[in-house]
Amino acid sequence: MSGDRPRSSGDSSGASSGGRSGSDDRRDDRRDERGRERGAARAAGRVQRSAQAPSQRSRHGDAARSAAYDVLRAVDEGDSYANLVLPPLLRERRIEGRDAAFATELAYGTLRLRGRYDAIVEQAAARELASIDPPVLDLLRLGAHQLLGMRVPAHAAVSETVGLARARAGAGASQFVNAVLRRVAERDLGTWLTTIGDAADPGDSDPVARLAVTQSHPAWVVRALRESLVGHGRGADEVAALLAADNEAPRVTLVARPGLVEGADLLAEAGDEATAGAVAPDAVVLRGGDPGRLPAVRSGAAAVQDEGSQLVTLALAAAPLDGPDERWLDLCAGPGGKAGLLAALAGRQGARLVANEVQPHRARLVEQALRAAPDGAVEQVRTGDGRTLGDEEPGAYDRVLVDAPCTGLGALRRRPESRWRRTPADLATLGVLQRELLGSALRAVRPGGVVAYVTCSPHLAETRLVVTDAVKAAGRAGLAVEVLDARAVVRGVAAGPLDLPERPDVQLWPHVHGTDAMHLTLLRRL
Ligand SMILES: C[S@@+](CC[C@H](N)C(=O)[O-])C[C@H]1O[C@@H](n2cnc3c(N)ncnc32)[C@H](O)[C@@H]1O
Repeated sequence: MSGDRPRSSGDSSGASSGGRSGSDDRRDDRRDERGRERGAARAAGRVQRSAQAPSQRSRHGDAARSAAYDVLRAVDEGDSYANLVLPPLLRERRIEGRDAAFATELAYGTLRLRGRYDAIVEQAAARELASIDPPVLDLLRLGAHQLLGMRVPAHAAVSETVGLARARAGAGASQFVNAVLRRVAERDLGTWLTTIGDAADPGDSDPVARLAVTQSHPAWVVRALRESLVGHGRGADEVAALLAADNEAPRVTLVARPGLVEGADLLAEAGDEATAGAVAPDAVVLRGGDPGRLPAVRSGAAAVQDEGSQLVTLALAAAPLDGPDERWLDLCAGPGGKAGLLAALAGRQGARLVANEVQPHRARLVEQALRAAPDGAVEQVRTGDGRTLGDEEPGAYDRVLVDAPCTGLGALRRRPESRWRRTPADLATLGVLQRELLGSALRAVRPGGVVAYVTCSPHLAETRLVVTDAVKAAGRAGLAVEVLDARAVVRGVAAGPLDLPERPDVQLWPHVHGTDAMHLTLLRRL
């Protein structure tokens, strides 16, 4: 295939067919104001026609693809978060139902699998990615995902993407997109995975390099996840299954906040296709649709929350405690998912919650999340730095949650672009903050009280190492701390049996438990 590069039929250099000078195409006077080729160019046969005539294309499909393309561009150019850009864009353009689902899978799936598709595009185009204009590269990624990651018929995937390319990037670019996507369509996914795996690991001796490209994760993340599996008592050979689970679109999961709505009532409200959660006792798993349509979600009696997040929150409320159990603290509460569940549990257990958050706008989201909390269950939503709270209110709480800011490496399936943004340098910055927050929590809890240290990352530098260091530092400051058996507590609150290695802390995994990779260590101040 190399040496036989797809080129625009009207451009012998190939550069304007998707190379960095391709933007010149947009000023081409053979095109109309929408960037489409005018009749003369078509008549002269300089245009490779797409498989479907424009009149046959689904306008809805076009709108969904257009929206997905705009999300990819916003992520690339504006450093935006796809899950913040897409929903308002769908609302603005009135893209609903199946078209909205198609746009969502296309945008998020393409972003998750970007590394895989880039390797395929590089092979199919027989040129370096750096030589392809970023907007054109995004079009190729979108086309590749339709061909290899969605059940879109090849002719529709190619012709619709070529149509989008023509409208958004010009005729030259659309011809290049057409040629490359036709190459992509020549092989099935399995064949492509072998091809790109062999290219990344020609000696068949570097499984990390192979997995990184075939399972679309940066190599440092593959290495870190493999180490985390081993460090948390599982096998290194599970890493492929974990990476594959990161590439799946997660189901939307709701929590029925205890005392506010019964799980069975929420399940009935959610309709025929919803099921009860397998891991958390009050979880309801939706098959699709907008959770905001449900009255319980609108009122705040229920909320969208991963089952792993539910489980670690339930575990903090259920951890054994001697003495008073009246004041609970959520040290890092924004945007308020766990605070919402904690407040409901506090109401049931006769305690009251203080929810702290450093960022004022996120503290307002916490207030919103607590709008349905039982009377008397919320003492205060406070805006402040959690690192100093332990000195401001020493020994003032019976239970404390530290849901620490982290890399989010355990929630990669939910944040489609984040794996490409995170760097190992983030670990150093976050590690300092995580140690300080946990240290503060250990000062804020009374002797005999319990602290839950939680992250949505399984990285050892954010989990075990932070806990070990914070416990040592507390000891040096004269605070004795013991590690509790979180496994027993989690098993006690879970909806069913849980596969957990014999360790005192709990690490959940998408490929094992179907949850985000949440970490929980329970600590008791002595
Ligand atoms: C992982 S999120 C918490 C998620 C939350 N528990 C939930 O379930 O919705 C971490 C939060 O910690 C906040 N944060 C960061 N630094 C903080 C600090 N020094 N003190 C308190 N909160 C902080 C962040 O703004 C972010 O809202």
